[in-house]
Amino acid sequence: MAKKANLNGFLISGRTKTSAKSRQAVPLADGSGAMNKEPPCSRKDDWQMPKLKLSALVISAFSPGLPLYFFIFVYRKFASADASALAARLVKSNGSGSGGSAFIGATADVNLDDLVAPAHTDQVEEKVEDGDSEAEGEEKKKKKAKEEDAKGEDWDRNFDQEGRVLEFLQAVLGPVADQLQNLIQEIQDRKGTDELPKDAGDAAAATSVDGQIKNAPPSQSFMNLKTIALFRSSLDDFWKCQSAAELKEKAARRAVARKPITELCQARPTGLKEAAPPAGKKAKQDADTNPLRRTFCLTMAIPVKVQYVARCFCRRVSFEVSNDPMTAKLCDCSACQRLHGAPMQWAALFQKTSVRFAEGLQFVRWYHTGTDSVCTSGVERVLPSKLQCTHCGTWLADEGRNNFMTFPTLFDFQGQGPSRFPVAFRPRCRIHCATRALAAQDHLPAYLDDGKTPVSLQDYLLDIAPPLDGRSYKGQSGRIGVLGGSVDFTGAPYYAAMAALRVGAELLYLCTAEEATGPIKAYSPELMVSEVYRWSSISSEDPGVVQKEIDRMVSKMEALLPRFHALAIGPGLGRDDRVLKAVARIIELAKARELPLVIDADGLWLIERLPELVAGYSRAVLTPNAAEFRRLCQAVGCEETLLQLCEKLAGPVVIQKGAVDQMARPGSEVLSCREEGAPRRPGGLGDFLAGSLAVLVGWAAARRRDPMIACQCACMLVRRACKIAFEKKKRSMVAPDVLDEVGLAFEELCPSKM
Ligand SMILES: NC(=O)C1=CN([C@@H]2O[C@H](COP(=O)(O)OP(=O)(O)OC[C@H]3O[C@@H](n4cnc5c(N)ncnc54)[C@H](OP(=O)(O)O)[C@@H]3O)[C@@H](O)[C@H]2O)[C@@H](O)CC1
Ligand SMILES: Nc1ncnc2c1ncn2[C@@H]1O[C@H](COP(=O)(O)OP(=O)(O)OP(=O)(O)O)[C@@H](O)[C@H]1O
Repeated sequence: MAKKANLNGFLISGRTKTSAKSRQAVPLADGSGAMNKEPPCSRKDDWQMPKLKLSALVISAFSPGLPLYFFIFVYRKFASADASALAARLVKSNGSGSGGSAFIGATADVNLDDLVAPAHTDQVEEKVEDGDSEAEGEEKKKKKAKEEDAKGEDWDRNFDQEGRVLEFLQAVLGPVADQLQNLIQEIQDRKGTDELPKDAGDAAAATSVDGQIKNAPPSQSFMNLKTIALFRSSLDDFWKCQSAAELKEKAARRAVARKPITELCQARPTGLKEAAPPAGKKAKQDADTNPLRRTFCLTMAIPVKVQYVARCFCRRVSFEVSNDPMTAKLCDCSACQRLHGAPMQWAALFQKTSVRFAEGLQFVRWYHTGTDSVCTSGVERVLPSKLQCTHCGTWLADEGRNNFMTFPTLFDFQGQGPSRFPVAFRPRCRIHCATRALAAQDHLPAYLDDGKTPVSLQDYLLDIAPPLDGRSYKGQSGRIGVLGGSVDFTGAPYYAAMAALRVGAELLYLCTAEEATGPIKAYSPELMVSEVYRWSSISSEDPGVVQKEIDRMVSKMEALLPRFHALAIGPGLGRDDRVLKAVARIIELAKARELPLVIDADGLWLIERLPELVAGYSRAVLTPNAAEFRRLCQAVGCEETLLQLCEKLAGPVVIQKGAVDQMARPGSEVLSCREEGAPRRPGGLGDFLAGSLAVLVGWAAARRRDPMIACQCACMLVRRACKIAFEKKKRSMVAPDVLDEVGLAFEELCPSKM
């Protein structure tokens, strides 16, 4: 079979051989010609994108949605990466807004090879009938290939004569050429530093509303659906043109009428499908002039598989969604209480790309609380708006610029009771709790505002801890690295690692000296213990051997880093200069990956010598005890106060451990943990803190939450475990007794049952 990719109605088929002419560049409107570079590598050596085929491809990509265009574009930039990596990278660099999901949607079913190297030769091969001799077959192949080439050249020529493609590209790309370039630049800048979303936590963060808004790069405003809608309408215009002259005229008119892109975007709602036009002649006329018709014919051409259907009470209005909500919340704000006549609002959040109105759009009205304005025309509505059925009064949704927040109770789920709601629709937290109408009887994390200020540490923990809903796979809830242990110390890394596992890590990579692996493995089969260097080699008299072992250690850790959600460095590491030299390089590599780091014990010994290693790095947490704190302050040359040390380090959170644990970062106030703890001080409690912290800051990073509060939680957790252990063991309490209580302490703070 010939490989063809039917992208939403526009059939693309290409060839592997092209004329020199057709290998020329397709200029961007700004003349940069950025698309013209040869792909750095490709499946076939002679792969070339014919100029006009490329244009067609670009236009086709525009037709279903801009992100596909980027797919092609980015593919050509990073052709060595695989499609899913590109998708993930683009989603990330794109702030994962609607453009991101559209991109994923658009790329999910598209085979790269179909797009860039459809093989007419394959087609020819299939036509060779059984019984043909080899020579005859060859002859047929050549003939067919010649015909195909001729057809393709005609096709190219036709397009050339019309000049429509390039005209169109210039007309359409002109207004946004700068944004395109910026985005490409952004993607390039991030190359090598961005990673795939690592787990459910990451994915959740990528799709959380807070995450989106907070982390969206400026270019996201360009990548949103409204922009795509704008392109689509341009495209419709283009296809209607009968001649190049007409197209030119249209392009000129468009240029005159051109408004800033943001203004245009605001005027154009998207993601909604037009209502079926009413029957009858008059109705047809109405439909043609009806702004609703114009507004809502902006269907995204990404194939939508209807997953759930929601309806208003009278069933006049219905809409479909194509995937699970990104999150669901209970809102206790007084506006929701009043509008809904209920103690709270239960809302599920979707991206607009996954919502389609199926029926009754003519019954929808929009209410904008800010301006107290109502309208029944989608064109005039102000976003964000609340949607209501004009007939029965059911509140349907809150429509934002990118998101569509609707109510799980509008969906037709089968069954009875709470279990009829799919897990993804169940509320994950309560927001605006200060105005709660009813006392909470659930275990949902509560926020004072829209999700930034937890009511308590318990609420924060409940929020960042991955839900135990059975939907994740091994390792998604935490893959933690511990770099420590040495010939002298095998207990400390074991404690840090076990604490991490008890708190919630699922896979634990303990990276240590070969000589320490045996004992540590014997302590526990739960740990994945890897040797990353040999003490016998790194302590050699021969500088060549030492350097080689340092390099080996760095490269072994470099290979492991992508697996980690967080890395704790230091427990039992020892203070050998050669080992620390390697660790310094490992810290640099971890920073380049933006990996959350917890630096404790001998890791701090290294930082005391090279404070610049963590200076400015806000994803590091340093956990000095009294002695280490003193040394750190001396190292950076500041008075022994927490805030001064933080200012000097200009990035990391510092936890000053002691009778009261205190934590701060540059510019913050000092938070403290006064939980009682235990009067016994056996060695190893700091290691527990380091391991627990690694998990919590990893979770916090995944949910884009404040790591300072994660630090507060970790201190509280360890001290509470100490207290419980001491109550049981009194003076005989030793570190493993505390380890046994970490689970109970965590459960008190963050119940596993939702
Ligand atoms: N089971 C194992 O394998 C364990 C191994 N461990 C590992 O041992 C390695 C070395 O770590 P470390 O803490 O002993 O070294 P360091 O901080 O230089 O202490 C040296 C001197 O500083 C003082 N001092 C210490 N703490 C203080 C405080 N809070 N408040 C005030 N002063 C304090 C005290 O001196 P003193 O005042 O008693 O004269 C102390 O003698 C490291 O790799 C670690 O991970 C531990 O994790 C334990 C479990
Ligand atoms: N006086 C105290 N009262 C209660 N808890 C304390 C006290 N001092 C320290 N802790 C707690 O003990 C834990 C370890 O702190 P510590 O100062 O012993 O660290 P460390 O010296 O690095 O430990 P390690 O023995 O693992 O090296 C922290 O969680 C801290 O909150």
